[in-house]
Amino acid sequence: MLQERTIGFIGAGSMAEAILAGLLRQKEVSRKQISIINREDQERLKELTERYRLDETKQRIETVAKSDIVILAVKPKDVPEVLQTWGHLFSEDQMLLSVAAGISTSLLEQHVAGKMAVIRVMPNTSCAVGQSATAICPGSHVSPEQLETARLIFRSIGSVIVVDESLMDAVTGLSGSGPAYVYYLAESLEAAGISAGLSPETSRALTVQTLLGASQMLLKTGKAAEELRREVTSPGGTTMAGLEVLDQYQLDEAIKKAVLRAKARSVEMGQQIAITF
Ligand SMILES: NC(=O)C1=CN([C@@H]2O[C@H](COP(=O)(O)OP(=O)(O)OC[C@H]3O[C@@H](n4cnc5c(N)ncnc54)[C@H](O)[C@@H]3O)[C@@H](O)[C@H]2O)C=CC1
Ligand SMILES: O=C(O)[C@@H]1CCC=N1
Repeated sequence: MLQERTIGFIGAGSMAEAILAGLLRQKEVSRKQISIINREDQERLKELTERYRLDETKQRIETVAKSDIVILAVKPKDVPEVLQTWGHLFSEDQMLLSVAAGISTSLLEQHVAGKMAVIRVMPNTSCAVGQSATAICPGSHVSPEQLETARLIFRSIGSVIVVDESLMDAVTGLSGSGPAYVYYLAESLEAAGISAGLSPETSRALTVQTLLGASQMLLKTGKAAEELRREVTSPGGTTMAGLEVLDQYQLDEAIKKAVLRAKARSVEMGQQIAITF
């Protein structure tokens, strides 16, 4: 289905690149279907053009805005300017997929043509390696076929769930921001390994494989995280000693607060943008 569609990216930042890289890597679309623009940073656009061998002649807003599928990948604060400047170029036979955190479909719908289909998407940067955990929610004018197209795009770069829009801020706090929490953990583990006497290379290699192995165990065994944790923890052993320290520092509470704060920030960002729109 995607083979026939053109895809235009507005914004050439890290999220656009992650999606683009994933789509091309999965061979879901070919380079000639893609167009992309960026604002002032033309060096960045040049870099992506060269890296993904994109067609330079298509890097015009007129081409991007007329794509069958427009992916809005600018920072939330830049969404009003984009839609106020270019929204009039869209038409009802296109779809707008917005990855902007916090921005509701109803707000987007107010600034695009007629009953254009708008879908809010929350992927994460792991889409660059085909492993995004993406949630999507349809706006008011999305047909089942259009939702399926959006699902297909993001399915090619990881897993996709369709959720009610009321859950999108929670998704943003958990899986949108989530890779950063895991990298934070990885940084901490690597540094800890070095403190324990390992070389940086050895510490990194063991950290990466430990995270990968644990994720695969969660995925492939289907067991609850708690059960898997118990299997590692021998009574009176090393793991128990380590976990007792994490409990002393209330790591579980810190993680819960982080996710809830990120969720609240998504709500705040949406409210701030709604005021300026
Ligand atoms: N980075 C992440 O992990 C995730 C980001 N998001 C969302 O993706 C969106 C983009 O985030 P990033 O890629 O991290 O930001 P970024 O700052 O790396 O990229 C945004 C790009 O948009 C360009 N831009 C700004 N205004 C523009 C305009 N008027 N016309 C054309 N281009 C314009 C900027 O020059 C910049 O290159 C944000 O709304 C964010 O909430 C969603 C999920 C995960
Ligand atoms: O930090 C942010 O605002 C974006 C949204 C989710 C991940 N990164």
